[in-house]
Amino acid sequence: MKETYSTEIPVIDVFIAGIEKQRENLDYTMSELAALVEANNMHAVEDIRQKLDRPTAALYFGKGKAEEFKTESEAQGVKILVVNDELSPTQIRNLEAASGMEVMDRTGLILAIFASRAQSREAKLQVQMAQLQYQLPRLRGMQAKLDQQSGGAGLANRGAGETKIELDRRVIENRITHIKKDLAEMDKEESTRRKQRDKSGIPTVALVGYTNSGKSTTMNGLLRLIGQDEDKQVFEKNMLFATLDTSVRNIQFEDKKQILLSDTVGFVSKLPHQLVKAFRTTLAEAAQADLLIQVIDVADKHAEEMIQTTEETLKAIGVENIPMIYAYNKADLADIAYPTFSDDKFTYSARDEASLNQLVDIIKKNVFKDNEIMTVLIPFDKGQLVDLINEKATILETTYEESGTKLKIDAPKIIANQVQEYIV
Ligand SMILES: Nc1nc2c(ncn2[C@@H]2O[C@H](COP(=O)(O)OP(=O)(O)OP(=O)(O)O)[C@@H](O)[C@H]2O)c(=O)[nH]1
Ligand SMILES: [Mg+2]
Repeated sequence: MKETYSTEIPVIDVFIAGIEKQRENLDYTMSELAALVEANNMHAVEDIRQKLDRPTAALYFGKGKAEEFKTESEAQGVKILVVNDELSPTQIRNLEAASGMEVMDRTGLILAIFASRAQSREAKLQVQMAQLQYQLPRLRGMQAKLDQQSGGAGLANRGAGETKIELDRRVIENRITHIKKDLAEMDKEESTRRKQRDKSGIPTVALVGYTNSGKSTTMNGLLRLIGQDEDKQVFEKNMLFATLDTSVRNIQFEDKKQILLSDTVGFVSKLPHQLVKAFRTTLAEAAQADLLIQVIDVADKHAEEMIQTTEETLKAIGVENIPMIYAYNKADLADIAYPTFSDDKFTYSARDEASLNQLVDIIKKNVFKDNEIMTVLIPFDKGQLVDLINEKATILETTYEESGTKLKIDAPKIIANQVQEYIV
């Protein structure tokens, strides 16, 4: 599925700002922030940074910096400040007062992008849940802002405001409970489907990696290669978080071997914990895989940091100890030779057929490496074994003999073990 619509929403100018903390690569996270801002139909006209050991409790930035925001905002007529971190409700409130700007933090921004991208019912509910959980501790701040806007009802109305906050809190909590129930329902259906897939014994391969690295394009390329219908294609587009749902597709190669290939949501650094939690089941798809293909945009100058971000995120969602291939994509944009493969590093372009053919080989060598080719003679009264072989192995030849069915098979180890005594 290629992009089917274009959005013509006016672009809003903003400032982006961050502090130089220890152990954080600020150049990388600020360039991410600039891209996130673009993804939300905004444009960063200025990138303002401050050296600080740690954020201040009151303002996040130092006092002088907040004044600088105010001066710059007035001079340039820019009204929104996007900060490279999740801020506390107090910090947001104080920073807004000190800078005279509307403050959006990194979490709020990522949530807004996810909300605008969500298409399926599940993704919509997951994003809503994350947004409500983000709002819950921030109700007081929002109320204060409303009071201000309505002409400073101020202290006199404090009591009414408090009651309103309590009411809102209850509404939000109720909504969260409802969404949780709906999502749990969907979870059950999904895990039933997953169990069925497990039972089928077909190996699963998951495409994982940084957002916009080319996971969906790789999936579509492989589907095209095996001649799958156009309607099996997934959505690919040059934008952050194009994919918010997990799609699983059955891929049957020419030799009849099959895999299940999944494409899922991409990562970015400091992915909000509310989102990680809400998208737990979507992300968990990778945890069940027999092989991970980490797709990397090799043409991006931050490729190394993106790999690190991906590994940290995988760890955070409990995906560990699964064999992984590092798939350096978009080599066509990076002026390096492709396709090439050595150790666990594959350099390729998802738009290149030779690359995709080689990727198929790599996948097959990995997931079917324990397979054995054998010829067995199954007695007629062991029909259930033939069924098992049919289901979980590839039959290369069939002949019927007097004493039973003779099969040449390409079988995974567990099946090979079960038919050991019938080898001829
Ligand atoms: N030139 C070039 N462009 C590519 C290649 N692979 C993907 N792209 C482009 O990169 C953009 C992002 O591709 P997607 O496949 O949507 O990326 P994704 O990893 O699925 O991204 P999310 O779903 O947002 O996480 C699209 O515009 C693709 O056409 C490639 O090998 N070469
Ligand atoms: Mg995608």
